[in-house]
Amino acid sequence: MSENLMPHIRLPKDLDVDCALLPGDPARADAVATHLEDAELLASNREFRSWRGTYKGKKVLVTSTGIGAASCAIAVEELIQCGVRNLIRIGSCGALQPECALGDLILVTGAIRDDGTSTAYVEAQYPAIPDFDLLSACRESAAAKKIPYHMGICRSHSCLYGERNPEFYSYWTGKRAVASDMETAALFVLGSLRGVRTASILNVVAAYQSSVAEDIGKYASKEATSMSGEEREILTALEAFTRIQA
Ligand SMILES: O=P(O)(O)O[C@H]1O[C@H](CO)[C@@H](O)[C@H]1O
Ligand SMILES: O=c1cc[nH]c(=O)[nH]1
Repeated sequence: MSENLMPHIRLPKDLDVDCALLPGDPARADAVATHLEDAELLASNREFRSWRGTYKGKKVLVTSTGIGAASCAIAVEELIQCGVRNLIRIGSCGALQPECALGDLILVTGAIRDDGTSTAYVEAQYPAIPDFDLLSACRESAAAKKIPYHMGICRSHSCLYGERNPEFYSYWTGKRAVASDMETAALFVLGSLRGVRTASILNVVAAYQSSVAEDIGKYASKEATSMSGEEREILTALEAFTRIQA
């Protein structure tokens, strides 16, 4: 039996779902499941927790990817082997511009590859970009729901507690990046390399020039504004899947 399951996500190759939401946090996968009909917990191994269910008649999967690009890439590679072809990250991020308020969504148009994983796949010149149609579907969904969103560049890094982070943040603010996360760049690069559609929606949980660790702590304590951003990104991504051609 176990030979038929992926080694990390513990899902079978004949999964029969082509759309997946990718939160970092396993608890966020559980939150997605509350929006699905016939939600079925398929697997929970390490940081990878997966539910399958139906949203407005569309079969969807949610798999948490953990923290960082390395574990995200493992999940994405294995999901692709299971037949998934449309992947939307529903993540959290820090704001790099003052107009990006807590609970607003960032629809990522491209990512700065400051992670280690994506460069292990391909040279840094290779762009980290989402699929145009999937990103457009996310934008239409957010607009239809009147959800506050910003479109722009995200910087994906691999070191949340680095001493030089304030310096890096202000550098990328000066280059007009709007958000900071850890997984989007690797997701986008893998999408292009493997020929699958990817997009990334980020919920602002750390305010511009705030103490990032303190604000992430408030989100972990279920602070209301961050939780409403989480709900917004879940609904935006689910609605986007109902708008795309399979
Ligand atoms: O909330 P998730 O989706 O995990 O995303 C962000 O939160 C984690 C850091 O707190 C990193 O994974 C970062 O990218
Ligand atoms: O600034 C932030 C906030 C959340 N997650 C990140 O990766 N960076």
